[in-house]
Amino acid sequence: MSTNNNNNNNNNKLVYIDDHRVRHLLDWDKTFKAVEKSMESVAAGRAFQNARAITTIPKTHNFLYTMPGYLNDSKYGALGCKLVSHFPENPNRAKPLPYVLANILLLDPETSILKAVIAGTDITNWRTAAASAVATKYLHRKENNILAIMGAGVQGRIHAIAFQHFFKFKEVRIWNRTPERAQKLAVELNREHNTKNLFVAYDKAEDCVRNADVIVTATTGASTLVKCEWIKKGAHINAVAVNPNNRELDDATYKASQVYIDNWNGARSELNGIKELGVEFKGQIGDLITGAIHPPESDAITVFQSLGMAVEDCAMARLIYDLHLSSSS
Ligand SMILES: NC(=O)C1=CN([C@@H]2O[C@H](COP(=O)(O)OP(=O)(O)OC[C@H]3O[C@@H](n4cnc5c(N)ncnc54)[C@H](O)[C@@H]3O)[C@@H](O)[C@H]2O)C=CC1
Ligand SMILES: O=C(O)C1=NCCCC1
Repeated sequence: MSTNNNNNNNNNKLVYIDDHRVRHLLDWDKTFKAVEKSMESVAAGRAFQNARAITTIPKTHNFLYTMPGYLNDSKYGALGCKLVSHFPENPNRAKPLPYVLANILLLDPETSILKAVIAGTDITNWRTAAASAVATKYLHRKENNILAIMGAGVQGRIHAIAFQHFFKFKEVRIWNRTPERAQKLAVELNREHNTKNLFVAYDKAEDCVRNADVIVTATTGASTLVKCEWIKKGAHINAVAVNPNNRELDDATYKASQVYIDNWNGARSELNGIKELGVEFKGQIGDLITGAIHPPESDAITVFQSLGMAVEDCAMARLIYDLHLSSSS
């Protein structure tokens, strides 16, 4: 990139950074900072993105999201576009593929020349969990004893890992519609973390949610998973699923909570179902970071309704591109 980039890469050389290389370069603390900066930039007027375009493929009803954005920042600044698909049948194929697959195009912000094509699936997973962690940092400034994760898929797994890295919960509960899958994930995570009972599978959604300090909902279904009467006073919920028919939280939860978003353009386009309940969004997470809005009262139930932002992907693409060049030259 010509903007504040000290590497000596040939300016016109197109780089491809594959999944394997991206995975090698990803780092939780760097991801957190890139996502926090992009959220702050949205609130400060240094990030530019429209609501994403959603192309529906007839018959299958699969989606392709097109997510262009521009972030004006000395360290994370980038012009880019993510192409990300939503193919619900992918995990059920004979040779399973992820439900969400992504690639990111990174352009030179001064000339628009294509600089890199970057495998974006892991970036999407990591930055989504990091966005929930940033929201939790600003909305839940209290004890983090119990984390409840609803959904043992890709997002459930990566949230469990990220939240343990950042917050060190005493118990991480996992619920899944098929209990065996929650059980399997808990066993794997305990093995990976060298722990015995830190990650615990729960068969009943209610038992998983009751008394939890922080809750993450990350399924692909359209059924209500969390009821308001189960939620502890002062708890924080990261609602990660993006699905127009999504009802992971019941209506009473939205009505009883202070609900925050990542960006207004996306919310106006994709969150009308929540607005129709009469819920007014309190603001963007970036507004809490800049201090434009005040944090909620400590006994309020808070919801971060995550959509995912193009400028998070731009910041991450710039980070990975710079790390790639600096460690391969
Ligand atoms: N906010 C954001 O930035 C992003 C959001 N997402 C969203 O995260 C969600 C999860 O995605 P992945 O983990 O990649 O999918 P996945 O396919 O890996 O996992 C989905 C999970 O949902 C469960 N599930 C399916 N139908 C269900 C139902 N009716 N009731 C309860 N559970 C059900 C499955 O058992 C599975 O554990 C999706 O809605 C996706 O759109 C994904 C990427 C970014
Ligand atoms: O922000 C993203 O990336 C995604 N959001 C919704 C679902 C697919 C990926």
